[in-house]
Amino acid sequence: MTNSVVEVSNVQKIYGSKGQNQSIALDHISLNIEEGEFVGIMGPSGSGKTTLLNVISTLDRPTNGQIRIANTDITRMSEKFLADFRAQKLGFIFQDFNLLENLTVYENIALPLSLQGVSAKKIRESVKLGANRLGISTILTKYPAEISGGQKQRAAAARALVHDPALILADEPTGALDSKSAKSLLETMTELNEAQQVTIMMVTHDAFSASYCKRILFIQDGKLFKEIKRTGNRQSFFQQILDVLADLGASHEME
Ligand SMILES: Nc1ncnc2c1ncn2[C@@H]1O[C@H](COP(=O)(O)OP(=O)(O)OP(=O)(O)O)[C@@H](O)[C@H]1O
Repeated sequence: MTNSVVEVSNVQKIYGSKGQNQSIALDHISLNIEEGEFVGIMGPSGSGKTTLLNVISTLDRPTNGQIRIANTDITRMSEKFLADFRAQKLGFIFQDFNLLENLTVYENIALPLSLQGVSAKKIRESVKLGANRLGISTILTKYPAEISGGQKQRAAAARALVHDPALILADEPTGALDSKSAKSLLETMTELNEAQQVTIMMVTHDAFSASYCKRILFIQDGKLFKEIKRTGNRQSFFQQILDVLADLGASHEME
């Protein structure tokens, strides 16, 4: 049996007030992500990717429609409930790492658990486990300024995972990395997904990064344009992604 982690039903997001400069960022979009999936979100600039990520991550509210995350309808919850929900159920990996500079790598990874009042013993165990998973056990006492970009992103990934969230949301996680560190992070994300069934939704512009996903949703003008699933190897999926991006580009040029 499969379990939906994300259920987006007929969601609309309109920016601006009625009649004036209204912009429809999401146009009655529906999608599902099942437990254990690694899903990519792609689309041209302005197609609604960030808006979709923001409404799923509860940082913004849809204008209409319903969103369920981990079997909870988040659409009409209070801010207080959503803050707790985010802290417990979601893990975030951003392009710019978002590590706190005056905390060590250990303290950064521990943060989601410290905020939830988890015991020091449990925190130690979880941070150790997370650091091992991400291969950064030897840099736990260092500060972000003392480590490389790739190591920062691994620390951010360990922090995103430490509280065992239902869903990891990644926004251009490889955007600030050199190609070797990017590849290494993507391989680690794949391993977390395959070996530990971590559910991941990743927004990216980059076809190479997207080729690590198992399924990709392409968005255009706030609607689903196309969905593709990886059936063969990563190289052929990469080619398939480039083909859809070319179609998307062509349909834009016709406007
Ligand atoms: N705060 C806002 N106020 C008004 N319009 C907005 C706001 N945020 C986004 N939009 C508009 O909504 C649409 C979707 O924007 P969004 O940022 O979600 O696209 P995107 O696919 O993430 O783009 P990019 O790849 O450039 O980051 C765009 O037309 C954008 O101009």
